[in-house]
Amino acid sequence: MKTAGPLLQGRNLLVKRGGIPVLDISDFTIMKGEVLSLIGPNGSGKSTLLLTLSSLLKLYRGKLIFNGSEIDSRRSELDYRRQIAVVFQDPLLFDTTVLENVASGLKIRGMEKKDRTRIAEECLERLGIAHLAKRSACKVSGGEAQRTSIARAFATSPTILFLDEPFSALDPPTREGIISDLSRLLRETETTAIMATHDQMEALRLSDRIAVIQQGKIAQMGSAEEVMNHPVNEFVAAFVGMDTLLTGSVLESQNGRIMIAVGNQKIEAVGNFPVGEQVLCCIRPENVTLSTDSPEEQSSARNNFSGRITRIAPHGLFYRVDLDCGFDLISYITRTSLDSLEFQEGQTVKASFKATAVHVIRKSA
Ligand SMILES: Nc1ncnc2c1ncn2[C@@H]1O[C@H](COP(=O)(O)OP(=O)(O)OP(=O)(O)O)[C@@H](O)[C@H]1O
Repeated sequence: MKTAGPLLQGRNLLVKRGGIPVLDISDFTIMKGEVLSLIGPNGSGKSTLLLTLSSLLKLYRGKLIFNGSEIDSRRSELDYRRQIAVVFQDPLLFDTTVLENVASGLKIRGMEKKDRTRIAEECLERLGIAHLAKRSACKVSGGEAQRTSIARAFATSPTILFLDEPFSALDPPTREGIISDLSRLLRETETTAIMATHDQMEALRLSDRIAVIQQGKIAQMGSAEEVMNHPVNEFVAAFVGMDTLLTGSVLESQNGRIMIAVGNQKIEAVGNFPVGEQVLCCIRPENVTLSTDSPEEQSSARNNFSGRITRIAPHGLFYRVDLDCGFDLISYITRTSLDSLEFQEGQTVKASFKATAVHVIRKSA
């Protein structure tokens, strides 16, 4: 991530849609060269924030500061819009050739035909669609149309690229190819980008930082590692896949190690919380290991429990195994592991996880 200073800042932003406040953000900053993803549930305000930052939605209150200057007049807004590009889920292509679509932004900016054709051809090449240059944009596939849309955005060398759910309508292999090319292009051109997405994997692949949006506010903004492994509250923890969330009370606290009472069980974790503090233990399912063997003999993890399997269900490429260990614990295992361990619902197994795998949040947070 480049840290060449703030590029776009939002202060005290309030946006209403249909007369109702849907966005309320006191402070937002993206640095030059940074790639930021906005994630959050449906209706949380990701698109609204993206449209607001790209000045396509009016502010009810607050201000946007671009490169140190406030966008506070029609002139500064137009100047800002000339420096940004927006890619939507629906590519919205003109009924002309792919090449002319990619060159269209440069034409609007008054660039001569020879120059804009050269730049558009370069962009088509970089997006792997040079062979489509003369094809009608109405006769390309969804993936090719989105590549055209991204090439059109890059052709104008935007200072900030905004992407609103750019891959949602694409099948997984097509999406994978475009994400890979976009990621490379963003790094090569050092373009600052903000992307709204439903897909946390997309966010992890492309971003320097991730902002989690909750009911029109930024619940947390940080590196992928911070957000995924150190969520600030229960909402973020649940949203980023900390499937096990356990309320407990700190029993012992010494030298950065804590023992937490959860029901009749004790969980060891890392942290500095006073004895008696009510906390939430968050555990990612992929950090819970299951076995049929005695964990005392086999596992170096500090937390070892016997648990009865209450449910086994497919979960993407994995199987989700729900356990009753005196508290509810969730683990993901592969099909191969499930087959070789021959787990069945109702069976008692051993579950292990490290003290460092338990993220602890103050309950009131
Ligand atoms: N054109 C509109 N008129 C009125 N309200 C709107 C409009 N568009 C969105 N909203 C409301 O604004 C809030 C935020 O919506 P927004 O589309 O920004 O959320 P989102 O996180 O992008 O959702 P999704 O993931 O479903 O696209 C929601 O309450 C939504 O109902």
